[in-house]
Amino acid sequence: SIVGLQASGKTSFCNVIGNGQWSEDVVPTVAFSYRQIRRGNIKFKVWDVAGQSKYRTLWERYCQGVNAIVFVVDSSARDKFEAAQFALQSLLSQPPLAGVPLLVLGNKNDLDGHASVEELIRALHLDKIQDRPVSCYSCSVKEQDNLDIILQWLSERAH
Ligand SMILES: Nc1nc2c(ncn2[C@@H]2O[C@H](COP(=O)(O)OP(=O)(O)OP(=O)(O)O)[C@@H](O)[C@H]2O)c(=O)[nH]1
Ligand SMILES: [Mg+2]
Repeated sequence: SIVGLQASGKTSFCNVIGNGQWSEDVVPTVAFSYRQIRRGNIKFKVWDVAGQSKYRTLWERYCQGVNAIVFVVDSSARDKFEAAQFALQSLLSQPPLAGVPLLVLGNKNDLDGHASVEELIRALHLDKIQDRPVSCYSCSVKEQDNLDIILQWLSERAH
């Protein structure tokens, strides 16, 4: 399941890993969209959930029973880190999601002044998470930077 604040790049990520297609004009997701993405011999079943606050209650529902929660952050938008941290914290505090592995993507690293992985770990309090495996990568969906290692991480959790 892929969650994160609005406009962090969740749908773009699904588009690019799904069919390699980058587009500047993606419309904000309404509620969620379900996709099956095939990469080599691995089939990912992906819930791309909307980030706008009116849809936040859906995050918990679509994160239940998944192999991994992917939380996407716009690493160039420092003014939104606090809101992202709060939203992530509330999501992870839901008992049904205990133990589900978390992958945090600091997206948009093609933009000037984006936050490093170290800064994201601090801003999102990732070092305080003890009850599940956590990884954090910097990436650019636009430039397809670091997507291979992310897909590798995801395929290791697929079964
Ligand atoms: N520069 C840059 N822009 C990006 C990148 N990824 C996504 N964007 C842009 O960010 C905007 C939002 O992208 P979406 O994929 O719609 O974001 P979302 O997280 O799905 O948004 P919601 O569906 O509303 O939750 C779009 O204008 C994208 O073109 C990136 O890696 N770099
Ligand atoms: Mg979207």
